[in-house]
Amino acid sequence: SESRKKVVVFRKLPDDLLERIRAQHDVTVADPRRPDELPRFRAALHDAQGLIGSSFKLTADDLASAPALEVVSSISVGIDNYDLAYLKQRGIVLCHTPGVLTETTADTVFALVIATSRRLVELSALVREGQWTRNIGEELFGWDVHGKTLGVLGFGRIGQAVARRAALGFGMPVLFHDPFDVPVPSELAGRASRAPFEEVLARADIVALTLPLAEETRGLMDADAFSRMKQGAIFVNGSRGAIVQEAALLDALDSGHLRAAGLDVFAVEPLPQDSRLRTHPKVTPLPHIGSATHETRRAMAELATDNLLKTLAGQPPVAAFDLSKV
Ligand SMILES: O=C(O)C(=O)[C@@H](O)[C@H](O)[C@H](O)CO
Repeated sequence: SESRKKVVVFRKLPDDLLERIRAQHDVTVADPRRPDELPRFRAALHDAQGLIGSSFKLTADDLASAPALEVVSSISVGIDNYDLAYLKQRGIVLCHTPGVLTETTADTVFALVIATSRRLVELSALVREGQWTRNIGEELFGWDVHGKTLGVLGFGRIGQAVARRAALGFGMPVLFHDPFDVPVPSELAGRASRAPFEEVLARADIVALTLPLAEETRGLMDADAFSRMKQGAIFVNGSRGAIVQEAALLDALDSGHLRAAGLDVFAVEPLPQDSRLRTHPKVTPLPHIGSATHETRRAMAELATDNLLKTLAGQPPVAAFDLSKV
């Protein structure tokens, strides 16, 4: 019937959600990250009205080759893979999955704070490799997390959830910086205080990055920013790699100015084999698992499917990204 539209699924969806879409629309499943599927993806764009997926940079050229496109439904909260200005100009709706991944991603960020400070990955590897032959000496001691001052850069949903874990669970004073005038949630009153970017860097023992990637934040963590951090501070990135100038981070680790870094995201993902961040003894790397739990990826796929089907039916989606600010 004429209400059946053309949909391209460019990231694996649970079968039952794929069936839900297939029940209403004509579906092409093609993952453009796979060289053998890229041509089929590109061909399907030509008459696509809806796209649903993630982890692929959709350029203006890609979108221009989809003249009938009405909606892009991203299975992510981050929208840095999409050309916002072009989407806005074409009047294409961009949907994403905020909220459903907040607590899981905050767990990941805080897990990195603890794993990096207590050197969990390194010391667990030591046991695995049969190197635990005597009591651990102070050269392998970690550093306390409880009571330390946490600096949170980006006080949105995920930043606030990290601050809650720190302040309410670990007795950590929290300093935060956010470009927007975000109110302090009542449960963090007196425990989390706003401060200028430079002051958060200068006063925090541990700095956690939970800012979205945008033109204003790309490369924000440069040599100057790292030099402003406390001697022996720890840096954790749970948002996007491109916010960090990785060469400057490596210099700050090599010089000993920074004690350690916990990284779930990188400028290039998957992390290239020859990246020094992969093997650096002071780095705890993770493969972008911020939201990677069964429960949360299911919730993200469900929300993205709802967003797609509602928009294609001419109804307001649950979570559209506000392009009016672009
Ligand atoms: O939601 C985001 O912005 C994320 O970074 C993760 O939750 C996604 O899994 C990732 O984007 C998928 O590529």
